[in-house]
Amino acid sequence: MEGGDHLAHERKKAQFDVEAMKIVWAGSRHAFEVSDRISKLVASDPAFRKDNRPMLSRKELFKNTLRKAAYAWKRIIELRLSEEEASKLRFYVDEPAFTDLHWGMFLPAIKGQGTEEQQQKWLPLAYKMQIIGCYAQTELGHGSNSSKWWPGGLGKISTHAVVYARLITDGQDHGVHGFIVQLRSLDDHSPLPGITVGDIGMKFGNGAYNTMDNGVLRFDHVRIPRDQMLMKVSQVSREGKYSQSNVPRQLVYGTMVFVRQTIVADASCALSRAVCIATRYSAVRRQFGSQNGGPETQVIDYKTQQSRLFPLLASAYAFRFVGEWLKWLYTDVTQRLQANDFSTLPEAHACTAGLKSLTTAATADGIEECRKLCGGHGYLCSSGLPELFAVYVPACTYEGDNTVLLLQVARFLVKTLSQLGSGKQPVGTTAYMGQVEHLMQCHCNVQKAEDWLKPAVILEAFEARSARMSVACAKNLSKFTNPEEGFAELSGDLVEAAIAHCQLIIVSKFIEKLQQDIPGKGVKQQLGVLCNIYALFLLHKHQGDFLSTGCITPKQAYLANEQLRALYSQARPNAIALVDAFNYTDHYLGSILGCYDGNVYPKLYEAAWKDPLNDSVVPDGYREYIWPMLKQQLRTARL
Ligand SMILES: CCCCCCCCCCCCCCCCCCCCCCCCCC(=O)SCCNC(=O)CCNC(=O)[C@H](O)C(C)(C)COP(=O)(O)OP(=O)(O)OC[C@H]1O[C@@H](n2cnc3c(N)ncnc32)[C@H](O)[C@@H]1OP(=O)(O)O
Ligand SMILES: Cc1cc2nc3c(=O)[nH]c(=O)nc-3n(C[C@H](O)[C@H](O)[C@H](O)COP(=O)(O)OP(=O)(O)OC[C@H]3O[C@@H](n4cnc5c(N)ncnc54)[C@H](O)[C@@H]3O)c2cc1C
Repeated sequence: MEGGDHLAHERKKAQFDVEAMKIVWAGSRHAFEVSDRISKLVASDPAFRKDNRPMLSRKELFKNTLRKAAYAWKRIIELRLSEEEASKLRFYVDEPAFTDLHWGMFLPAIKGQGTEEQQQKWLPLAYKMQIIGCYAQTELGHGSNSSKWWPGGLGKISTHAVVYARLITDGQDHGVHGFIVQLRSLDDHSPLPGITVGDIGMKFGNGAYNTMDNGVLRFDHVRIPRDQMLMKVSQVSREGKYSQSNVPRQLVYGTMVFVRQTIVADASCALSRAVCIATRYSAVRRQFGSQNGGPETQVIDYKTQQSRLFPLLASAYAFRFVGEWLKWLYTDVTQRLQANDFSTLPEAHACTAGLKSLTTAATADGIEECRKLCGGHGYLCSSGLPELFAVYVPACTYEGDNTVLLLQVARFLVKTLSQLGSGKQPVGTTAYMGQVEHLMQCHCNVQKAEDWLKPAVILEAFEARSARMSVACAKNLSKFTNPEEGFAELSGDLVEAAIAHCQLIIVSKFIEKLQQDIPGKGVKQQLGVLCNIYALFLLHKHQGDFLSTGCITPKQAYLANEQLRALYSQARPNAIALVDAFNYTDHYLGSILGCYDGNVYPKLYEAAWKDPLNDSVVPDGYREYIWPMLKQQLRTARL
């Protein structure tokens, strides 16, 4: 069966308008059109080829990335792309590069922490890429006095960095501040005097994140002009006097709030990509289960396959919508900060940190699950999944280790609870804590499986679980005379409470999305199915929490699982259309298993022959090593 659309019969089963769903996924018709146009532009340009990445040596790979970055920049200028279009171009080129840190962290750090004057001086240079910057925060060892280690773009390319270091004036330590430091000559790219800089070495996986020059940096008596300290939050005068503006010190960490928000949006992209591959392949693949000599069963029809795949499909949509909301929250907090209203910064920090942690962890695990869902072929580089996994997993570590971030959320929750006593009403994502008395004693009234489809029932169960877990932590903490000792001792429980709170946010934002007007035949209904799958899957997975806190009974847990199975059956006919709605090109997916037409086997066969090992029938090394061995054995056998 060659050519044609091998998934056409699956596409016909869809019970909703796929084109309308594409717009919901993209966020708006405009966003869809931009994304669609740019994805095709990238896919049709051979300069953006990426299928050879796993085969290249580090040096070839890196040079190739530099070529692509320069070419991409040239196209951006030639085509006069807007910032939105350029971001989409970067997204579809699908290759981590120094440009990410330049645009994603160096520029935002100057915008967020630089004075007007500093912004006027540095931003135009950075926008035109006349300087290239990175973000140097992490150290090789602990403290802020050894060597910088890890910053992307630092190793080989950046001319400048925003370096985070302790500010000491008159012997007094004022804590960590950001400084713009020139690292390399703008003429011959050599490091400036006193600066040692280089790449930290090969990272996990072939291709993958090795396109990035993560670097090491040491300073030896390097002087920088005073006005290169980022001075929005605090200043040093010509006379060396330190002063602080009337803004919270935490603004120094503002770049992280911005980037974590983008990482949540990226999680939905990486997960949806893996899910698209696994779903299409699961519909193509037939294995066992033939009845009366008919065709074997498509593996997507096995309930076990569905119970592993569909929660990931639902998670991809859930992360998409929570990412959209987080972008709104970030825009809101930025506007408030500009008007000197800092009241929502702690919540924005807790939400970005917690959701970054949850979505990246689930996405990393989800990509690996998708590899397993594709059986043996998932392990081939041509499935696209090994490289996707290798490039994605550091998201659990960078921009803050996921556990460390959950501890930040836990601190925020404990603080919110402790302020209830003083009459301060929690708002935003912690508003439910205002009903803590009700949530501590409410009973779930689910009596039959379908009762679990009611949004109010789901929300109350998640709110009660989260509130009860946080309150239990707060009670246990109060038994310690030293709060920090208590926090350290109970950190495992605190992390679980933070997870419960963040899961509630994701579920509630999905439910809120469904309350909006969503056009398109059957679109809202399908999203409703996915929302319920997401919530009930979490409830099933964490039923220990729900049962031990007394939020639901064992019978209700059983009914939730029964409802979940029914939802999988509802999702099944729509599965292919739901991944088509991501509108990914075959170039972006980079996967034979996930190709749009489902013509997997001939393509796998063809790709195998393109492997360099198959360039010759007899491989290099055979004559040198194997042939003499065989000869030796023959001689021995004859003896
Ligand atoms: C080839 C193609 C080319 C195409 C070309 C196209 C060209 C054109 C294309 C154009 C397109 C552009 C594309 C762009 C792509 C972008 C992609 C981006 C990629 C990014 C990749 C990411 C890379 C990764 C980068 C990194 O990895 S960068 C390093 C990040 N490092 C961390 O993340 C450390 C974690 N640790 C903490 O975050 C700790 O928090 C710590 C802050 C240390 C403090 O720690 P400590 O001093 O101990 O203080 P605490 O006690 O913790 O906090 C004390 C008090 O402050 C509070 N508070 C702590 N935080 C914060 C905070 N944020 N905000 C607010 N408050 C905070 C806390 O609530 C507490 O409040 P209170 O309770 O007092 O009220
Ligand atoms: C691919 C990649 C790109 C990166 N890019 C950049 C960049 O551009 N710029 C930059 O500055 N940095 C960058 N980083 C560094 C990154 O931000 C750090 O690795 C990350 O913040 C984690 O810090 P760490 O490595 O010091 O881990 P550690 O803090 O040493 O964590 C090690 C372990 O200790 C645990 N742990 C640590 N502290 C606590 C605590 N308080 N309580 C409980 N457990 C704890 C963690 O959970 C973890 O299990 C990058 C890292 C990677 C992998």
